[in-house]
Amino acid sequence: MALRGPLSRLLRSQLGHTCQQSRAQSVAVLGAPFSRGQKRGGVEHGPKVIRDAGLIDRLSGLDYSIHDFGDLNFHYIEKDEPYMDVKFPRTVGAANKMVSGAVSRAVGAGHTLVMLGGDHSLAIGSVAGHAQQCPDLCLIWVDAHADINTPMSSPSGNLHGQPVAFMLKELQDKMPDIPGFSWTKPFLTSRDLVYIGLRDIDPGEHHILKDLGIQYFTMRDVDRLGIQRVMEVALDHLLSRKQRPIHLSFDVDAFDPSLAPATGTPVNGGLTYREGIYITEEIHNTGLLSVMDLVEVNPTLGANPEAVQATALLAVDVIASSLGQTREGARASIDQNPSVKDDTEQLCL
Ligand SMILES: NC(=[NH2+])NCCC[C@H](N)C(=O)O
Repeated sequence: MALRGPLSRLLRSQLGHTCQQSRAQSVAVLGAPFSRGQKRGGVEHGPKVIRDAGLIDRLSGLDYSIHDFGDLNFHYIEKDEPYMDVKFPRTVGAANKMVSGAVSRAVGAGHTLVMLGGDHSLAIGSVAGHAQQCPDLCLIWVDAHADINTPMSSPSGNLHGQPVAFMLKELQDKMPDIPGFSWTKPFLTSRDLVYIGLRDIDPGEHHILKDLGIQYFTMRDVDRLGIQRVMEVALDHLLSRKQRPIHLSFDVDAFDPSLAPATGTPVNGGLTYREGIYITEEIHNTGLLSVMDLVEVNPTLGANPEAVQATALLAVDVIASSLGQTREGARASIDQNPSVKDDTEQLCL
């Protein structure tokens, strides 16, 4: 069983992992306003609505020094013809190259990094940049979708459904040379990755997941096992052999659409609020979170301003709890409050 919580943090500080050492005190926030990994406009406004929902204030309350790096400035390449069926390959490739450089520099400078998307194609650059600094990282992908289509298996041609295929060494011979992506080579093995929350897997993706023996937890698995057991198995799978940096790539569509309606590819039957937050609390408790992405908040797709605000606030909650915000204090005082305990006992009778 992997070590977690204060003990793992103590061990880690004693072992002095270079990728993590000075990380705990400093959090950097990087906006990536980008939408060409899919066809719906609006997801490029994700960083703004997440900031407007109070992200920086919330993180400042958590005892870090916060460095807001602002937003990257992406260029949309003209006449970016599809390659095979892949849409906007050069634009997505160039944006991810820029993300990769920025993430690598931030991690190299000792920050824990939060990347605000933008669509999920941006994880190609985010995880690649992280891997440049921390080649032994592991990846936790929380999402309704596996995003592991190759250009051949993709039903849509959208690159936000394909980022993981760019990362995996085992898929290298299935990936054509897509224009815009010559800067990156696969850097992860299928053992370094766990999915949580899946419920919309394309046939080609299912084949890849099974073929490579990737550890994944669908929503049905969450139903059967409970989120506590899912996290135990997931973290054990990634960390039992060695403690190493975690990259969390969190797509807001992992949540049920009733909680996160403002997103481009919602799928019914998603995570509850507590299930999603429990995932992030457990990741925080490892002491190993190094980079996280929060992607696919699209303010133009909410039915009304309240729906957009709810989705953005949820994104803030996910980020804050990944970085240690907790309601434990409130719970501890309930546990210690004898009158509450008495009530509970009476209710049991
Ligand atoms: N990051 C996302 N929202 N991905 C949705 C992907 C949908 C579909 N599987 C596709 O490949 O097009």
